[in-house]
Amino acid sequence: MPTSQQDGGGGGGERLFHGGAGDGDGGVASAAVTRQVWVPGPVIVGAGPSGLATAACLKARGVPSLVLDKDATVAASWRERTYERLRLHLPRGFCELPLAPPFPPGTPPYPTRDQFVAYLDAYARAFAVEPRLGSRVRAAAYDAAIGFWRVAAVDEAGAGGETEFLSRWLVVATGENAVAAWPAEGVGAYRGAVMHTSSYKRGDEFAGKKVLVVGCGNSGMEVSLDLCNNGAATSMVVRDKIHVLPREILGISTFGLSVFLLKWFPIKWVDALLLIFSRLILGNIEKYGLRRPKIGPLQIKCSTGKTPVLDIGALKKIKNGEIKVVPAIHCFTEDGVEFVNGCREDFDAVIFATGYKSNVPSWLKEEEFFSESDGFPRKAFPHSWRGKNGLYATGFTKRGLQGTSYDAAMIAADIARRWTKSLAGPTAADADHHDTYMAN
Ligand SMILES: Cc1cc2nc3c(=O)[nH]c(=O)nc-3n(C[C@H](O)[C@H](O)[C@H](O)COP(=O)(O)OP(=O)(O)OC[C@H]3O[C@@H](n4cnc5c(N)ncnc54)[C@H](O)[C@@H]3O)c2cc1C
Ligand SMILES: NC(=O)C1=CN([C@@H]2O[C@H](COP(=O)(O)OP(=O)(O)OC[C@H]3O[C@@H](n4cnc5c(N)ncnc54)[C@H](OP(=O)(O)O)[C@@H]3O)[C@@H](O)[C@H]2O)C=CC1
Ligand SMILES: O=C(O)C(=O)Cc1c[nH]c2ccccc12
Repeated sequence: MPTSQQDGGGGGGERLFHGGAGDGDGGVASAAVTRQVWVPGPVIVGAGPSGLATAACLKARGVPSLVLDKDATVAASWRERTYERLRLHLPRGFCELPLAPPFPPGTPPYPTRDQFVAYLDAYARAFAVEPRLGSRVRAAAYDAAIGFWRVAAVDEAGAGGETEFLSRWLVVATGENAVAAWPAEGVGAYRGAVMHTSSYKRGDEFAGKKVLVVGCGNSGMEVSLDLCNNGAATSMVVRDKIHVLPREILGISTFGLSVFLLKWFPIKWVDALLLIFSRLILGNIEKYGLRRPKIGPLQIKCSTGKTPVLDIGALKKIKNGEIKVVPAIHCFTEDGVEFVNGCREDFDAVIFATGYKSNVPSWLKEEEFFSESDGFPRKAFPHSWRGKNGLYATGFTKRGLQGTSYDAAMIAADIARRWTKSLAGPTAADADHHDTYMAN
């Protein structure tokens, strides 16, 4: 598949490094390897907002890159794994990617999924980022003997052959939401329909059905609302304490207001203010089974990454009883569930809104920078973007698209410095300096 990187003399030129499978210490090649390709610039794994933003920032600094994605389009998480009526829940200004013009005139304050996808398509076009699509990275490891990352990608679009890319830099951009998280217990003998919110598209197929939504983060709340608007009898499992905030306070986005206030006041004060406003706007939500944590919403977001619910209408349905709040599930029965309070209820379908996981441990053979337990960088924002030996991570800050923009800018600046040096030709002194620099 021709790419602009090849055309432009950048990453991914189909230049055979040498024949046969890699055999270095850090080798990731399998018997199925058909060829090896040397990539002059970084290899970026993932063509979502994080991968695209990093490729664009690199390009702006004159560094070519090769973006790989397992799916057939850019921004596949948004295109394929979100529901139709989804809108960004942060105002558009907080969801723009670096170096790009704002959303086109006429875009609403909270763009729809399709508008965001169109924005990402236009962004990729504007920076001529043409990822190699249908390329699933199966394994990647640093080969210390040659100082290169070996990245083995399965060609899912073609006959299933494998290419091993060799690059000095590896940027992990596979995201915080790479795979659906399901409860380990499973659904036992339950015979009804089961899905995860990442496969949920629209509510009309559930009209007239009894549906149980498991989980009450932003996905659980929004899918419950959508189901309800489509005539499904909806129950939502709330097993723990949660913060629900109005999406807007006095016509200003709650997120924007928080960002502004945090410039002036400590986070505890801002949280206290948000909770006062939430109480005035939403009332006492504890009455409806939504108990608030003792710690404030922004403090929780900062320390754990758990996003407060930004309410777009589910709370009204909870208050009027159209969405029923139910406790944690004790076990599944053939036709429904038994809750921890001993009550049993039948459901036609169960939708798990139980969140997502990183998939990094399944393919990256590295455990110093990335934790093998959760697949996130061990260091938190603002230090989560750079590891050792030319390894980088973008989009793992738990700070949404703003975190992505920060990472992209930092990574591009760092690689551009090394790129300029590498054009001058590596020397032993450079290698020493490289190690020292990385250790800082
Ligand atoms: C429903 C939803 C709504 C959100 N709304 C907002 C919002 O309003 N504002 C905000 O700031 N943030 C929001 N976020 C958070 C975050 O901004 C998005 O999840 C965003 O898509 C993250 O971008 P990303 O590029 O890091 O990850 P993704 O968009 O998930 O992109 C990762 C890419 O990596 C590819 N990939 C994964 N594994 C491999 C592999 N092994 N080989 C090759 N390719 C691979 C995937 O196919 C995918 O294309 C939302 C998240 C979700 C789930
Ligand atoms: N419009 C938008 O922009 C939207 C944005 N998003 C974003 O996408 C990201 C992912 O959100 P989401 O998919 O909601 O995932 P989250 O991880 O935020 O929420 C998962 C929820 O599932 C609950 N849960 C997990 N396991 C179980 C279980 N076994 N039984 C009962 N409950 C369970 C969790 O409860 P507990 O706390 O007890 O573990 C939590 O409430 C977030 O950043 C979110 O803000 C999502 C939807 C829409
Ligand atoms: O959509 C998300 O989950 C985000 O991560 C966006 C986001 C970053 N910081 C926040 C604080 C409160 C609510 C949402 C976010």
